[in-house]
Amino acid sequence: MDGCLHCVFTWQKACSIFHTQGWKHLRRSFSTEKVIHKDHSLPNPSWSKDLRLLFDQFMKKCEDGSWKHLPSSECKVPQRIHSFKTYFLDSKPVKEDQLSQARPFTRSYEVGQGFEYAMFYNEDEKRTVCLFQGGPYLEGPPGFLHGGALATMIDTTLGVCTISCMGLFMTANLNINFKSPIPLCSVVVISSQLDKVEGRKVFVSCNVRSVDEKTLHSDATGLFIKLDPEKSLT
Ligand SMILES: CCCCCCCCCC(=O)SCCNC(=O)CCNC(=O)[C@H](O)C(C)(C)COP(=O)(O)OP(=O)(O)OC[C@H]1O[C@@H](n2cnc3c(N)ncnc32)[C@H](O)[C@@H]1OP(=O)(O)O
Repeated sequence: MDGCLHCVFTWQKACSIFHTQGWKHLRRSFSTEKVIHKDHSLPNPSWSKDLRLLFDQFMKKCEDGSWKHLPSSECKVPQRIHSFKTYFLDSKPVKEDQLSQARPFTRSYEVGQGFEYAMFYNEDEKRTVCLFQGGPYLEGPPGFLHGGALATMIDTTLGVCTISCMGLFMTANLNINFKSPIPLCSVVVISSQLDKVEGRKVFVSCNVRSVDEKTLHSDATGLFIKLDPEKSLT
């Protein structure tokens, strides 16, 4: 399990470093002994009572080891740098001044204004649950969450759901049914599962429900493809 999670966080961290500081810095960063990151997936003052309650319930489920809370960053030293080298080496350079402002999309807003969420993973059941509160900067229709913001969280949750398959993945297909709008600043539960693995293809699905589970806001399927070391991404 630790190895799987390790891979996911390594991927996330490597993407962030690569996009903000380039390949040379990525190589340097991963050769250093220890990196400390803030964990954005822990309760903060912007979290509603619903989000805190659900978070506490899932933390309780973690006590017997069946579920694991996924921190927003990883502090361990990655061992799999050779994989990223394979994928990133041929990437086209992007201007430094543009990259200096880059950051992971879902963690790019001020606390409480954008994506507030925590994720939990059940390895035996190959399930990932995301507790998500969409803040005021994510408005679509007046008073409701933007569909693209929900798509982002669905993509992220389904992406995390692929972690039981070792390797580096990218979303190839995302199919979302929007069934009921989500009131802005409310909390929803995104429940995802790994359905099938066929070679490099991982099929995942999820539903998005209100906290009381009475409202089905959305359901979705996703296809993630394991990256081929023989192919450049650019
Ligand atoms: C905490 C960390 C987790 C964070 C989660 C983050 C979630 C966010 C993830 C993203 O947003 S990723 C960014 C959005 N995605 C992309 O930009 C991907 C762009 N697409 C690509 O780079 C390539 O198309 C891709 C790497 C996905 C696949 O290219 P490949 O050349 O490696 O695959 P190939 O074309 O050989 O196809 C492999 C298989 O997949 C199938 N396939 C590929 N794309 C497909 C597609 N779109 N729909 C259906 N099938 C598809 C293809 O038919 C084939 O099936 P078979 O093996 O059965 O022949």
